[in-house]
Amino acid sequence: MTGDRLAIEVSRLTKRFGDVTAVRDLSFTVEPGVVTGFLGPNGAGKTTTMRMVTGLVSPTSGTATIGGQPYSRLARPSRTVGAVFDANAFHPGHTARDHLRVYAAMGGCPDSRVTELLDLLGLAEAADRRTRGFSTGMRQRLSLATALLGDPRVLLLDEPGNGLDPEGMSWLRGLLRRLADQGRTVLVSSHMLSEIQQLVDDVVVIRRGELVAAGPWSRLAGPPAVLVTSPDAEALASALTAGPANGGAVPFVEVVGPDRLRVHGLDAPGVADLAAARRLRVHELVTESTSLEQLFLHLTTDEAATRCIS
Ligand SMILES: Nc1ncnc2c1ncn2[C@@H]1O[C@H](COP(=O)(O)OP(=O)(O)OP(=O)(O)O)[C@@H](O)[C@H]1O
Repeated sequence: MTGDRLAIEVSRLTKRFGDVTAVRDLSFTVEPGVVTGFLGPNGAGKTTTMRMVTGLVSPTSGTATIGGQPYSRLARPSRTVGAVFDANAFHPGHTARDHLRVYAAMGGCPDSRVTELLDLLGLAEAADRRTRGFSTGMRQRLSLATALLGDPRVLLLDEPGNGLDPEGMSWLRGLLRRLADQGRTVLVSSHMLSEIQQLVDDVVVIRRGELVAAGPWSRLAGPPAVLVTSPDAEALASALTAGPANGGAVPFVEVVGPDRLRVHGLDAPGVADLAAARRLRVHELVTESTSLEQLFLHLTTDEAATRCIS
């Protein structure tokens, strides 16, 4: 770890644009030293929240602080926070190096930092090409380089994976991991769920401006579930939820079809043993780990598509 460790604290944050409440009474913490994913469907309020954290939008009520201070009171904001909201904010006639030099001069960074970042972001070969010819991936890299100029302890990145190919995503994962390992606070918004799953340690999930879930991804995802196919599904569901066979907690059972159950809280051998003890037939047992996509759909859909028994 190097330098300060600065958490982002969002507390009871609300933003209304006329009749639209973009963010409603939202509270969460983003810890340093980990990569946090900020997830939500389109229009959920992610960008508005990140803009409030960086002082670009003023809240209707509530607070957002970085290391205990609102953005407007930070002594050296560009050295503390780096943010990317638009990966197209370049003058098309400028080269990547020109672009970074302009921002370096504004932030009081030496030219050597520009060269360092062009190398770090894999842009050394494209450094003297005009940005009008840049691919989406190159634009993402140049935006990230701009955000990193002041060597900030806190990074807020709005959809940094947009337009990156698998190799670009793998590179982004490595970069964000290194930045977090240096004790930086890294908040990354996305709707690219399958990709962000590989990227993040913690998640904050919002829907319609409100918090749905927050915490370490491993805790939210929970232990694997077991998908059971059985012609005796109904009897098996009753047996599973009648009481713990082994003195443990009562499993939670979802009925996902006439002959299919998803069992949470009991592993595959436990389900098989119980079925055998009750002479119930089991045709298939599949252990499935919860993907972030399933969790996200579950958390952001009004009504679960399945009937639940507990
Ligand atoms: N300046 C504005 N004026 C009016 N409404 C706005 C403004 N900015 C955002 N909104 C509205 O606030 C809501 C939240 O928008 P926001 O861009 O924060 O969501 P988001 O989660 O970032 O969405 P996306 O994933 O589509 O980028 C939307 O209904 C949007 O139309």
